[in-house]
This record gives sequence, structure tokens and C-alpha cells, in this order.
Amino acid sequence: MEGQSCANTEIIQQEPFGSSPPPFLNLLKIHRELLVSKIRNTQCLIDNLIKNEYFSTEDAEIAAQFPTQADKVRKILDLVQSKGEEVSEYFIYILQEVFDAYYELQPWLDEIEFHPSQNIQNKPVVNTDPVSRYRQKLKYELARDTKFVMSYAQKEEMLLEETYAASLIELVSYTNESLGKVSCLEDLFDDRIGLINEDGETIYIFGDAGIGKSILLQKMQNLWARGELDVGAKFFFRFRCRMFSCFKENEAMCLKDLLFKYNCYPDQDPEEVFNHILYFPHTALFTFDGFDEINSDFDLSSIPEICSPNEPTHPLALLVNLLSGKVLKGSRKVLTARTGTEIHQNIIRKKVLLRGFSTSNLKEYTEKFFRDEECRVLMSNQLEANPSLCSLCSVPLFCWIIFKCFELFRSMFDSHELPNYSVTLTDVFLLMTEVYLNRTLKTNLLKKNTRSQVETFRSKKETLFSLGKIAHMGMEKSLFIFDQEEVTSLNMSEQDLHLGFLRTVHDCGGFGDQSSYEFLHLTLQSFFTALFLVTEEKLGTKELLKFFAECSSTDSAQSTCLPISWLRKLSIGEDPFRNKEHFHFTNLFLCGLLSKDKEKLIRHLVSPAAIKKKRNALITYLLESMKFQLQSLMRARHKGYKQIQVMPNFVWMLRCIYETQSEKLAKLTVRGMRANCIKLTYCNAYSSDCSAISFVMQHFQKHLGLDLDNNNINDYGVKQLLPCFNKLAVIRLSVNQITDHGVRVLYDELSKYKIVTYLGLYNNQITDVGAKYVARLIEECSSLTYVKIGANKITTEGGKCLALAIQKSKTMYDIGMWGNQVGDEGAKAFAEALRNHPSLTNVSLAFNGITPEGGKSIAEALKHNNTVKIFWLTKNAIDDEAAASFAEMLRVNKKLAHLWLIQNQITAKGAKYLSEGLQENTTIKEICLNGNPISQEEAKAFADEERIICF
Ligand SMILES: Nc1ncnc2c1ncn2[C@@H]1O[C@H](COP(=O)(O)OP(=O)(O)OP(=O)(O)O)[C@@H](O)[C@H]1O
Repeated sequence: MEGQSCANTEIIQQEPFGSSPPPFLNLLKIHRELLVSKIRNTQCLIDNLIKNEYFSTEDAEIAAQFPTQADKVRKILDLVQSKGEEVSEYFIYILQEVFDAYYELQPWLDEIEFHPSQNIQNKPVVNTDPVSRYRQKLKYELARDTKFVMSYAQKEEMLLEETYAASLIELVSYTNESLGKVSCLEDLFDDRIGLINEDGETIYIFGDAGIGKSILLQKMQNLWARGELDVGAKFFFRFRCRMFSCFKENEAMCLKDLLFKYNCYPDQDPEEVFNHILYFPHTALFTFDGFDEINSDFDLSSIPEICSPNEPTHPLALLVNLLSGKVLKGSRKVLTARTGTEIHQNIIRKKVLLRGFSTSNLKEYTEKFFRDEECRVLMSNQLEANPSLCSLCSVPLFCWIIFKCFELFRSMFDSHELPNYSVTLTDVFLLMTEVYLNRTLKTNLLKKNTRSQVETFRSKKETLFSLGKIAHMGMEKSLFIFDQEEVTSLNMSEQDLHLGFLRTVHDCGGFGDQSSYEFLHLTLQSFFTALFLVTEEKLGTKELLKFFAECSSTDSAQSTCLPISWLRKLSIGEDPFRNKEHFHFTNLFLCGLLSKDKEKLIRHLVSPAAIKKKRNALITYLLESMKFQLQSLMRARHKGYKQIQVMPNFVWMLRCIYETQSEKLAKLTVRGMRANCIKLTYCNAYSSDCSAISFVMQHFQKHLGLDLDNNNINDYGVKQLLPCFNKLAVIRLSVNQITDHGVRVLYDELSKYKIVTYLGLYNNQITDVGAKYVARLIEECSSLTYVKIGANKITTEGGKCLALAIQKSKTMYDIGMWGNQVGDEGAKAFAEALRNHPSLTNVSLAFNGITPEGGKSIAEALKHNNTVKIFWLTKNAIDDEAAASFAEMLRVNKKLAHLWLIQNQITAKGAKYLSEGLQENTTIKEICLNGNPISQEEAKAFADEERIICF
């Protein structure tokens, strides 16, 4: 029979097309063998042929008699052809419509340019193919299961699509040298990029804890399920590696059970589906998440080199054989593990390193996370202001924790009337620790975790202590990498080592082949050191406060920080590169953990008596230290204020006080200051430091001056100062990245209390919008007499508002506008303000794009002013004509003492006008013309007038 069919084909192929045998029937004849080899499912064909009454049940029975699939196909083809053209056309139509089952024939359908007639298109086609039905089921279930990201605390679910942000993914060599970036997930399967071993079948994705390995796999699964991962995978099986540790040593299963029981089960004919997978292994894609999580006593070397997919064996053996390609060779596997997990080179096809969020990824993630713009801006400012938080946020998990903390604390803040609710860094790290511990605590997978923070910490007390111990040991020696011996000597259990707080380090040299470890982040080591200091029951005061001594001893400028000599370690300071930041952080966390607020948690880790003793020692130390620091500060008297200039180290002290959340300490610090103007200029204060600053400063009883010029506090910092605005009479915030948002806060607050006299906002990011708020403040607050708002982005519009406000004010004394762009129109508005002003004394409109036109109006207005003593018009475009107007003004004005016209366009002619004008003026002390186009020679002409300064 078989020979006959082939012969027929040959005969037909020799027939010229022109003799026009019916086209569809002929196509089946011509391509008979192709169809025989590619049609895997006959049932679906038969089902549809019967349904449309093209086949009788007898026809179906005849076809079913044949033992092999190929023979069945041949018989069906014979029957179809015998029934004529329409049935042949419908037969091809089934192949086209049931795409999933006959996907291998799609290129053929394209090639023959098959277009069914309308008649055939009206006939129904039902997909009864078990393989494609299974594929649909897999897709449906995977789409459903990957829709949400389960957060680690598992108290909420987030939509993957709304949460996932791109991160840095890099293809690397065996030795981790970069082979290029991954721009889309298809790149992972594209052999043209990053292939390091053609024989390997596993794509190995690695990265630190929380870097996003699991979520990347989830994204991959989700894309596939939605038909958006174009890598030719027909089946997607996903596994979590930790599951393989759950099997007993004598358990065995075959590959089919592993696939179908731990993913979804085929509703029809599992055998056929499995055979299909065996036959086309390259259509199967596997993901195995967390190879590092496999924990088994199972001896892998005892695994027999099985190759039969039907033979039952231990599931772990199946996994190993799958990964190495001994089972289901040709299938694609993606395996993830934490950095440092050993994977045999032979099995790796590509190595992929996850590096977390770049700055722009972080921005994208921030936008996704915070829908509320105000919240987003606040978080972004906070990040910008706190490098420690920012660096933590490159690890998506930390980022999520911090954002979550921020969201949580902000929602609490909003629900309270009191604006002084604060988040400390200790809060953030405690929450981070809680999240980590919760993740590793064995909980029922189906049960949501509702464990409280106290319960979590209590149940992992020993672990926390071990981690604290190793952190402390390292911190004492400034050691941040621990070798195996050190770890062993501290009785660190394997389990504790792999919790995620520590990570394995490679290529650090010196430790030979053995693993060495480091904390995920140095700040985390500082945190655990502090936790050790707090939880070690028998720790003495000297030990407790040791790192304060470390901080103070080499800091020559701040060596006064530590008054207690027995704490001082004289040997320190030999290493000039020694970084103190981690000691500072340790102290900071020590203050936080010993705060009263944290006692309800900490008393589950150490006795209340020990906490009390330690807290007393710490508070005593902080007080002593503060007193000592305050004694040695520079003091001055300035405009009725008793001023102290603090050093950057003082900011650390304020941060520590803030972490303690001790009102008592804050009050005592204020008392010890014996000053009412605190100068914190150039202290490297960030916005988050403003929380600490206001925590202390709000305890001032009387009006206060606060000079924060030249720091980095931005709008967020301004907001953090809320608790002390009712005390602030002098506020200097120049050079601090403040925008209109910050100015709005200043307006809202300062206009409430109306005590502000001095507002310094020089060199920020203020536009006309902010200028309008300042103008309103000038109008509403008669106390405000000094406004320094130069070097911002204020144009004519803002300038006019400010000028109008000044015009209305009866108290304004000093307005500094250097370096804005108010132009002539703005200058004219200021000129109006000057006329008959009762108090304005100092005015700067320097560097404001003022031409002769604006200059002339100012000169004219000064004729009618009897208050202005100093006028800066430096760096404008004042020429001789305007100079002539100023000369006229000099004949009338009897108050102006200093006129600055440096760097304008005044020539000798203009200078001459001015010198003539001066002849009738005895009050003016100087007219500065430096930087104008006047030569030495020309200057001689008015050398007799000493008040004209040209050089
Ligand atoms: N690309 C990302 N976009 C948004 N969030 C992310 C991203 N990557 C990670 N996250 C957040 O970080 C959390 C931890 O990520 P994930 O579980 O994927 O890390 P992991 O590398 O598998 O960690 P581990 O090694 O600890 O298992 C996620 O639950 C999610 O909140």
C-alpha cells in the first residue's frame, strides 16, 4: 500500500499543472509525505471531518485501525482525497485553523498561499487536540499565577505589570566579564549574544539576594503566557528549586509526573502530550528558581546517569539530569541562584548577571510605585538627600522596603494632625530585618503571614545574635569580609550564613579556595553591630560606647567630641584611609535600638535591666559629649543674636539624638547651647538631617536663628523643619536646591507665625512662582525686613511681584536680587517701589539684564528716595546716558552712600557726568566703576574725585 502511494505521488508530480487537476486535492497528493511527517494529531482531523459530515464513523474506524500515526495520516489522506475537492479544502482548512496542533505546517500553508473559499470558511473547526489544549491550559494558569507580585511580607499583592521596572541585566563570561547588556528578555535565548558554551543547555541567571531574579522569571512566564515572549517555546514549566529538597531520599518519580503534577495536568491524553514533548524537546522551556535554596542531604554523586525519561528516579536526580541535558536534551532551561552558588560550567550555555536598578531604573520604579505625585517627589527628594538610602535602593528588594516604609510612615503621618511624626533609619533597618526573617521563616505557603514584628524577632533571636556577633567582630577590626575560619569560630550556622544578610564573596584573594563572606551592605553590618551591642547581655559601658571613641579620636577638627578619656583609643589614627562612616552608622543604630520607642521590641532579645543600664550609659555619654562639644564651639554676637558655629561632627550628634527620639536629650542639648542662633553652614547636612535639626531646635523657648546655608537640604528638608518654624526668626537656606515647592512651604508656615525677620534663599531653584510666595510673605509679614533671593530663576514677572510687595511694605530693609533676570520692566517696578519708600535701605539689582532704560528709571526714582544707602547695579548694561541720569540724581539724593556700577558699559564720558554730579553731594561715599570701559589714562581726568573708583 505504502509503495503504491509513493508511486502515485511521483506520477502526479510529473503531470503538468496546466492539465488542471483540482487544486486542493492535488496539493494533498503532491505534499503527501510532508503532511505524513508533520501531522502529529489525527484525532482533531477526524473529529472535525465527522462533525461536518465529510467522514462517516466507519471512515473514522478504518483510519483508527492503523497502528502508527504515519499510517493513520496516510489513510485519512486517502479517504479525504477520495471524497473530492471540497473535503480536501476543508482538510487543509483544519490544519490552518488549529494552529497550535499543526504549527509545524504553518510555513507550508504560507508556501502554498492557502486561502479557503467562503463556503469552507463558514464551516466550523473545533480544536480537540490534547497538545494544544494543554498548551492553552498552561498559558491560562501561568497568566493567572503570575499576574501579581507577592511581596515578601505577603500582606498584599501588587500587579506585576504595574510593579515591574527594568533593571540592569548583563551577559557575562565564565569569569564574569561583561559580554553586553540584555535589552529585552528574548536576548537571553538569542545565540548571537553572550553564548559561552554551545553544548550547555542552561541559561544561568545570578545576582545578590533581592536583586530581582525571581521577579525576572515571573516576568518571563507572564510574557510567555500572554504570547509576548517570542522564543518559540510551546510549553513553559516552572519550578522553585526549594521544592526539590522536600522529597524523601527513597522517593522516585518519572519525568512525566514531575512535569504534570507540579505544573498543570493535561485534561486529555497526558500520554500524547508527554510524547509530544519528548519528540519536540526544543519546544519546552523550563525555569528553575533559586538553585541556592536546595537543601538536601541527598548525595548527588550517587545519581545514576539515567537517560530514560520514563524511568522513575529521585526528583533531584531528574532536575540534575534535566539541567545537564541528559534528559529531554534540547529543551531550554533557565536557572537562577544567588551570587556565589556553584554551578557546573559544562551545563551553562549563557551566564547572566543581575545588577539591580540603575539611576534611571530607580526613577522608573519610583514612578510606578508612587502613583501620588506629591509622595513621589518627596520620596525622590529623600533619596537624593540620603546617599545611604539611595545606594540601598539599587537592590530592588531594599528599594521596595524603603518605599514601603516611606509609604507606611507617610500614611501614618497624614492621618495624624501632629506634623512631627518621624522615621528614623533604625526604623527602616528594623523593618528590613523583619522582612528578611519573615521570608525565611517556614510558613504555610497557603497561609498569609500575619506574624508581628515582635514575634518575628523573637523566633529568630539566636540568628540575630549570631549575625550581630560576626558584624561586631568585623567592625572592631574594620573587617568587612570574613573567611570561613572566622565564621566557624563564631559558631555561625550554615543556615544563618545563607539568610541573605550575608553574601559569598569571590576573588577577594588571600582566603584560598574557601568561601568568604560579607554583609550585603556595609550599613547592614553597622546595624547588626549595634544590635549586638544592645543584645549582648554582659557588655560593659566601655564596649558599648567604643565606636563613639573610634569616631572622635582621629577627627582632628572634632577631636573634642569625646570628653571621656578612658574611652579614647590612642592607637587609632595610624591608618589615614580609615573610613569612619560605618562607626557613625553603628552609633546611630545604637541610639535607635536603645530608644524607649524600641524597647517593646528589644526586650524580647535582652533583659529590660540590661537595656535600661545601656540606655542610661548612652544618654549620659551623649549629654557629656554634647556639653563638651558645645563648650568648644566658636561663639559670636551678631545683630543681637548669640551665635554658635557648629562643625559637621555636630550633625552626627544631632542625628544620634534624633535616633534616640529622647525629648529630654533634645531639651538638654538646647539648654547647653546657650545661644539663639545656630550656624550649621557647610555641614554636609541632607534633607533627612532637617528632621534631626528640628527635633532638637523645636525645644527653643524663644526666637531662633538657623543658618543652614550651603548644605543639601532641598524642599524635603524645608518640610522637615516644620516643627520649628514657630521659633524661627532668622532662616538662612541659601545654596540648598530649594524649588518653588519649598518656598510654598516656607510661605505657608512663616505667614502663620509672622515672626520671621530674615529669609535667605540665595542660589536655589526658585522661579517666578516661588517669587510670588515670597512677595506675599513680604506683604503679610511686617516683621520680614531682609530677603535674599538672588541667583535664582526669577524673571520680570516675579521681579514685578516682589517690587510691588516691597512698595507696599513699610518695614522692608534689605532686598537682594543679584543674578536674577528681572530686566528693564522689573527694574522699573523696583524704581516705583523705591519712590518715597519709608524703610528700604539696601537694594541689589546686580546682574539682572538691566539696560540704560531700566537704569534711568532707577536713577529717576532715587531722586525721590530718602532711605536707600547701598545700591548694587553691578553687571548690568548701564551706559553713559543712564550714568547722566544717575549724575542728575546725585544732585538731589541726600541718603545714598554706596552706588555700585561695576562691570557696566560706562565710558570716561559717563564717569565725567558722575564726577560732576558728585560735586553737589556730600553723603555719597563711593561710586564703584571697576570693570567699565575706562582706561587708566582716561581715569586721570577725574582722579581728584576720590569717591569715583575705577580700578
Ligand atoms: N525589576 C523589578 N521591578 C520591581 N520590583 C522588583 C524588581 N526586582 C525586584 N523587585 C522587588 O524586590 C523583591 C525581591 O525580588 P526577588 O524576589 O525577585 O529577588 P531575588 O533576587 O529572587 O532574591 P532572593 O535571592 O532573595 O530570592 C520583589 O518582591 C519586588 O518587590
